[in-house]
Amino acid sequence: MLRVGIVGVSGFTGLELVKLLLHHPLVEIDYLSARSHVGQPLSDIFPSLKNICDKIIEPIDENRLSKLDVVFLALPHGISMEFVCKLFGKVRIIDLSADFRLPKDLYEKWYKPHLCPNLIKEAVYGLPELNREKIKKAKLIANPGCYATASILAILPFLDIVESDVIIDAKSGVSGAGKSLREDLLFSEVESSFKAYSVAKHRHQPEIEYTLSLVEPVKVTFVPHLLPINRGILATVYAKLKGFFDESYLFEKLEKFYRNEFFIRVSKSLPQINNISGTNFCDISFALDKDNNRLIIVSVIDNLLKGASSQALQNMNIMFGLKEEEGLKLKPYYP
Ligand SMILES: NC(=O)C1=CN([C@@H]2O[C@H](COP(=O)(O)OP(=O)(O)OC[C@H]3O[C@@H](n4cnc5c(N)ncnc54)[C@H](OP(=O)(O)O)[C@@H]3O)[C@@H](O)[C@H]2O)C=CC1
Ligand SMILES: CC(=O)N[C@@H](CCC(=O)OP(=O)(O)O)C(=O)O
Repeated sequence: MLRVGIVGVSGFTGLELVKLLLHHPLVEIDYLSARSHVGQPLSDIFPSLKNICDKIIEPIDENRLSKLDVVFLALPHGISMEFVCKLFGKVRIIDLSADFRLPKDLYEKWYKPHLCPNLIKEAVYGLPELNREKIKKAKLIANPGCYATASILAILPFLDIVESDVIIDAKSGVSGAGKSLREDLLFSEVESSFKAYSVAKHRHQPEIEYTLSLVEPVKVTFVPHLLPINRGILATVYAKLKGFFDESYLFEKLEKFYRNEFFIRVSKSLPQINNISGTNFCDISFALDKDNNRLIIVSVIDNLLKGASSQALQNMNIMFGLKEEEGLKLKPYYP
């Protein structure tokens, strides 16, 4: 049994991790910690877990963490790295924050000064469909951002045949913003509304551009939107084709690229969020705008799962040589 710990268990992704790990047959949840609610059972914060997980929340203790097999850090960016700096090499770490996803210069341009830039090169960007071999040996996983996961998976199969100027129009449910209180995320602000935010200045633009450019140089314009739903992301990617290709060639290319990927479902009909809510699936399809020779790819994921916690678990399975789908054969919430 793998002895697992979670730091930041009081947050949204922390809760999702607990729910997933409770059903993983090869895992023992050894340690749940948070800054708040210390000494209380987890079910005090999340009453849905009463009689399911009443484990006591402990203070965050590096000694305790270093004795585990693997630690999930479900903390805000800028905070996670404080723990990684101290724990690296003592325990395998899966960091859900952005702290190790970018090289130092780019990180410091978009976030803040890095506390242990020497460890950035040790981190593997935890997108299994791109980096599976590196993940197997990693001591530190930088779990990808939610928008970045949906966007990268959509465009990756076509990178070699599109112009290096890609537009991504993405929409997320409100849980993408985490649990902390914000006026703009009040029900009365979000319900019955829809808006773009952080236009052309969102932190996932450099993450997407940097990750894709390691495969093929590309410039990305990224516009996120806030959907009045709880969870789910839909990303629409617009890319001009370099030559003329018909739909059947493009579909075959997409299908071939993901043929061996259980969690990527390719289809001819455009994907929608209700089909993937509650799962680790990413559904992808496309349309060809023949008049403009533009490829329009659409992908959907659950931001809290394939966009965060279940992808983190997928990474854990790969790191420890377990079956990649172990604990992740989740049924969608909706019919
Ligand atoms: N929500 C999403 O869809 C996604 C989130 N992520 C990333 O995952 C990470 C966690 O996100 P999420 O669960 O949504 O966030 P939440 O805001 O829901 O939870 C954050 C957690 O971090 C803890 N925390 C906050 N500040 C500190 C601190 N200074 N020291 C110690 N603990 C602290 C909180 O504890 P307490 O309650 O005790 O203050 C809480 O447990 C973030 O980096 C986020 O960007 C990545 C992909 C998708
Ligand atoms: C709706 C919403 O607010 N979403 C978040 C996405 C956060 C996330 O996935 O990611 P990081 O781990 O990169 O912070 C946002 O736009 O900041």
